[in-house]
Amino acid sequence: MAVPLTEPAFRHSYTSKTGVLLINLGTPDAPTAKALRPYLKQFLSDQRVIEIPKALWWLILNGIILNLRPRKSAEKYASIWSSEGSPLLVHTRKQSQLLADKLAAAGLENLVVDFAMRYGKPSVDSVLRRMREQGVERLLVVPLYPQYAGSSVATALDEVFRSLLRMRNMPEIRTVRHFHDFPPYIEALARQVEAHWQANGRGDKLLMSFHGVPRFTLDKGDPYHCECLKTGRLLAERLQLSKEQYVVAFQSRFGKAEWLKPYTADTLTALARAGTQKLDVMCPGFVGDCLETLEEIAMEGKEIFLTNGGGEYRYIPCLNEDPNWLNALTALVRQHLGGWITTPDDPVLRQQRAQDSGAKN
Ligand SMILES: C=CC1=C(C)c2cc3[nH]c(cc4nc(cc5[nH]c(cc1n2)c(C)c5CCC(=O)O)C(CCC(=O)O)=C4C)c(C)c3C=C
Ligand SMILES: [Fe+2]
Ligand SMILES: [Fe+2]
Repeated sequence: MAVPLTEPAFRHSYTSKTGVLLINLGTPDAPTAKALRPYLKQFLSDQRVIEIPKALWWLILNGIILNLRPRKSAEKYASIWSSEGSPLLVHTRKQSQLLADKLAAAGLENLVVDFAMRYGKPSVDSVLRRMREQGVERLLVVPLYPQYAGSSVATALDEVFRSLLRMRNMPEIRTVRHFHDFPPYIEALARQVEAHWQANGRGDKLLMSFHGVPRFTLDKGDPYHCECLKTGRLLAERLQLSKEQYVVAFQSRFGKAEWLKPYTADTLTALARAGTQKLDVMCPGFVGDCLETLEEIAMEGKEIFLTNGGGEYRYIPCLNEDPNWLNALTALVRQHLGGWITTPDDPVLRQQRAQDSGAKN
């Protein structure tokens, strides 16, 4: 099928600009069933997320899920919504602004930094078009997920490519695939844990809870499980934790199929029953707090742990606007921009200027 080309609103500029586009998952517009319905419909109609035959899933989604889940999920969102809005949107917006400030402070010129959401608003297509209007000719896309999964990173990139598919005059493009073992990211996580220990004392154990995915995706070759385990191992090594002092588990199971194990809820129950007195809990796979960390882990997880006889439950917030994380994100972006963008004191430019002035003399 031919894809109709829509004319790009591209303003030619003699100083070509480079864009950095952060992409996160997205969130409903409001914590209401009415706002949850279109958000969940878009999210759960994504075949990278739900990999069962389309016709069967259409019946289940429209017949059951979209009738029941919006109300239940809206209640959960209402419990974490802030005066500024949904935490996921609030943190992503702030991260984007802080990254722009840091890149500008580092002297990188002609850069446009923006963010978009895979589901909901602002859409990837609308932000990409705006960036083209601003004269962006080269684009670096950074999905805000440290670990690669088909259902997170790949679908975010699909959405970028879908938008480019309809542009007559498309930008040059680079993508970040993952940063699960990027040393500055591991360092930022470690310092977040150390700051928590400094303020509250060390726990008996550190639980690292990652978002789950269906088990069959691992069997089919999705590297997500391995990348989560690697992040966990690198963080534990940096914190000098023995295998007995930390545990990796997977949360947010959706549907009846088997997901990655161990499940966070089962792990919390087992740790509580085993008499764990002080449990530290973090979610290294989310760079900003959101429904899955604030409601499912900080609230529901705590209840599971306490009702099964556990002692103190200490949730460690995500990286959010932490300066070490912003340094890591800036370093990640700079590494991927390599060669695309220069500062006035770039050695190659300096040499060029020297040659030019030599030629004039
Ligand atoms: C960290 C990466 C994520 C992966 C991988 C992921 C896979 C995945 N998710 C669902 C279903 C739902 N996830 C929901 C919320 C949600 N998921 C992530 C991240 C990943 N999901 C985030 C950051 C959030 C929070 C969004 C927010 O607004 O704060 C939801 C919506 C809420 C609900 O109704 O429970 C669903 C549904 C599947 C099926 C899946 C992999 C197959
Ligand atoms: Fe999810
Ligand atoms: Fe959840």
